[in-house]
Amino acid sequence: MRLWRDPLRRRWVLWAAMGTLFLLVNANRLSTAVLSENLMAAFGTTGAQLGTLHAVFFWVYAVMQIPTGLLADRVGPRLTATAGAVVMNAGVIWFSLADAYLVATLARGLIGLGGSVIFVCILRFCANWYRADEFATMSGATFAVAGFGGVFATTPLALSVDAFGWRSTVGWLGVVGLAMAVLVFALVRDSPVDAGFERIEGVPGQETLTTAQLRASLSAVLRDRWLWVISLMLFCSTGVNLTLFGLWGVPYVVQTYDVSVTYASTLTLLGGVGLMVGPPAVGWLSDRLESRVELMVAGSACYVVCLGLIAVVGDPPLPVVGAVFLLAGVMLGTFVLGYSVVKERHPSSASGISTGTANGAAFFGAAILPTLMGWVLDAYWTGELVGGVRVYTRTGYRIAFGIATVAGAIAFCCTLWLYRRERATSPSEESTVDGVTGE
Ligand SMILES: N[C@@H](Cc1c[nH]cn1)C(=O)NCC(=O)O
Repeated sequence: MRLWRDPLRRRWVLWAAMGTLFLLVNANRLSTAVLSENLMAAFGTTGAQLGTLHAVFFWVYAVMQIPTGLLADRVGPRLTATAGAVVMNAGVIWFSLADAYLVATLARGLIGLGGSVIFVCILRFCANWYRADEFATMSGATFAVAGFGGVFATTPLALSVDAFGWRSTVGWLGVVGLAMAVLVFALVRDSPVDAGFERIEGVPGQETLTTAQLRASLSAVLRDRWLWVISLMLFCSTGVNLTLFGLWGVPYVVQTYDVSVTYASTLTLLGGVGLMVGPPAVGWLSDRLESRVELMVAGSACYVVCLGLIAVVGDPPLPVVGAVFLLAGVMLGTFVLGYSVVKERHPSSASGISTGTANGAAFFGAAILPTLMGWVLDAYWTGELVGGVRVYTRTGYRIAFGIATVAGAIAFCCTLWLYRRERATSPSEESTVDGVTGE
């Protein structure tokens, strides 16, 4: 079978197998929106407790990103991703059986712990199997998988919960995930050489780093100012998007326009569609044009205008809100190029550490911004309750979108800083950090 014998084809099969695990990570992390009423009923939680149950995934996920990068570079993506998938899906099954809030919270933490390694392992796998000028396309395609997972966590999940109940649905997701972990272990190899092929032309050789080299790489990554600026940019952009599509987007639409939750979730679903289209398209374009930072500047400017529109107007026509959600997903594709930039600034054999560090910052944003916006909404709450649910004010939502706009503006300033630095740096210095040339 050519698909299996040709390394240029086999890598797609392996990427798809790992991608399925990532789809499940995304389905699980965003499932709390659809499951919220079931969880509140099952564990008798308040809104704040539900928020904690949701956020514990992101805190564990964020903290784990640097260790994940070290593991991906040292142990390799195959073993790290397999172990992560086993832990995550054991957590999913445990969550489906939980009989108390504390147990459910611990189980969700376990889901975050296992799930946290998958994305960086896929990027590490791509660094081993794809050329540097294919990396932005592949990281964009991996983000698109996240979009599929996000879409799965909306209407399809809701239909399944209606038909089979939330515990059976979640439990079966865990069983499927465990089967995928076995498949990834059986199929995936860390590099073409490990799979019995020659090195793929143009893909740098991947030595395994010693502990001293790991420490030196981590220290070089943490001293790289570009890495910190890109991390701040990802903190803001990923934080805003996951807050919008994972938590506050639906209540904003429901309460501002007096529409049903199902209707509102189709609008946030547009954000997932944007994520499926934008990152792979922008990544492909960036690899073709050999341009990263220029696209980031243009995309982030558009992102700020979109968010600012809702902050200023408050209740623009619903199709405009849908377009803003779609564009916020599409424009995330330009921020994703930050992963390619950090990878290119450090040796390929340390790409897990560099991309993992940036991804950690992105998920601290996803853990902190929902709470920040929640505080603002609570501060402007008038005490109105409908069916036990807090109804927030238009001013509260406008200020929350104002925070999102400021976060977008900070991300835009980061891209301007990168642009100016790139202009000011000669090409030979550009790809060098501490004298180590990135491939
Ligand atoms: N797709 C992003 C997360 C995101 C942002 N907006 C909606 N989803 C992603 O995949 N980030 C990397 C990761 O580790 O999950």
